[in-house]
Amino acid sequence: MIVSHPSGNGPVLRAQEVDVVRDGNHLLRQISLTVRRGEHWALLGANGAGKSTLLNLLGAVTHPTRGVVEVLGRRLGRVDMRELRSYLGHVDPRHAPDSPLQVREVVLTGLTNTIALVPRWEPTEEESRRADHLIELLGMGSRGEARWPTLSQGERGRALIARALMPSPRLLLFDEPATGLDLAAREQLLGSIDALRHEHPSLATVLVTHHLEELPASTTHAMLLRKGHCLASGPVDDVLTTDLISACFDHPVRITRGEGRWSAKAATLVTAS
Ligand SMILES: Nc1ncnc2c1ncn2[C@@H]1O[C@H](COP(=O)(O)OP(=O)(O)OP(=O)(O)O)[C@@H](O)[C@H]1O
Repeated sequence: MIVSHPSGNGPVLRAQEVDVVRDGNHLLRQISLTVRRGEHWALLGANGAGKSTLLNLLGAVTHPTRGVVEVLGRRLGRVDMRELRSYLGHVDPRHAPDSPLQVREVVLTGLTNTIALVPRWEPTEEESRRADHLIELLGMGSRGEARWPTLSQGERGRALIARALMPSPRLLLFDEPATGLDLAAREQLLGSIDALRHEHPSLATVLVTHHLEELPASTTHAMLLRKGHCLASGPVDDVLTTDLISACFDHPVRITRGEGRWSAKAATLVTAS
């Protein structure tokens, strides 16, 4: 399949002074963000802070009310959103095929951007080899023939990442990929995300989560959202600090980073005796 990918130069994503207003409510106010090749952003914030609203803009799902959003160099409002979406990978653990496909088949539907196999469509040999490679990369090598209903939630999440990678996107968006996973499944998933970032050094990613423990060690940048505003944005070690995270979640926490990963614990309150 030959596709004309949007321009490879310039930022992968650019949002400039973006507002989103729905039913008179400001869901996002004056948000600006630039994501470049090889950068891995975390979008963090409490429930209702506006993370999914922002991810939907970056994924060319919705338009801003005001401001400019450019995805892969193309400005929303001036391009076919459906076509633009076919150039990026959007991993949402709530997505599911509508029939009991095998893992390999689910991964191949990433090429047709459909929830089922397209009748009479056949992958080329190269596409089949790529699907097998991605299944292996995501640690699912022994599960290629397994059917969707028999997969654990963690396996489904990793199959969906392999699916999103099929068209070789330059941008991958993750919407709370570790939600509902047990400890082992979460660690496998985060390890897989680190591995794919290592194998594709020019890939850019944006990952939404509420939990610092769910951030891969390969995260390079972060944006903190609070009530639709950007509280902080930049290199990860400047943003994931005790003071900023406490302000973001309206709760005193202490942030530590060990072996590349982050954790947050309630800060001990010092009371006057
Ligand atoms: N179409 C809409 N009309 C009005 N309000 C909306 C609409 N969509 C979302 N909201 C509200 O906008 C706010 C931001 O929602 P959003 O889903 O972006 O937050 P979030 O940070 O992703 O939250 P969560 O972590 O709970 O998923 C919420 O208060 C939500 O109820």
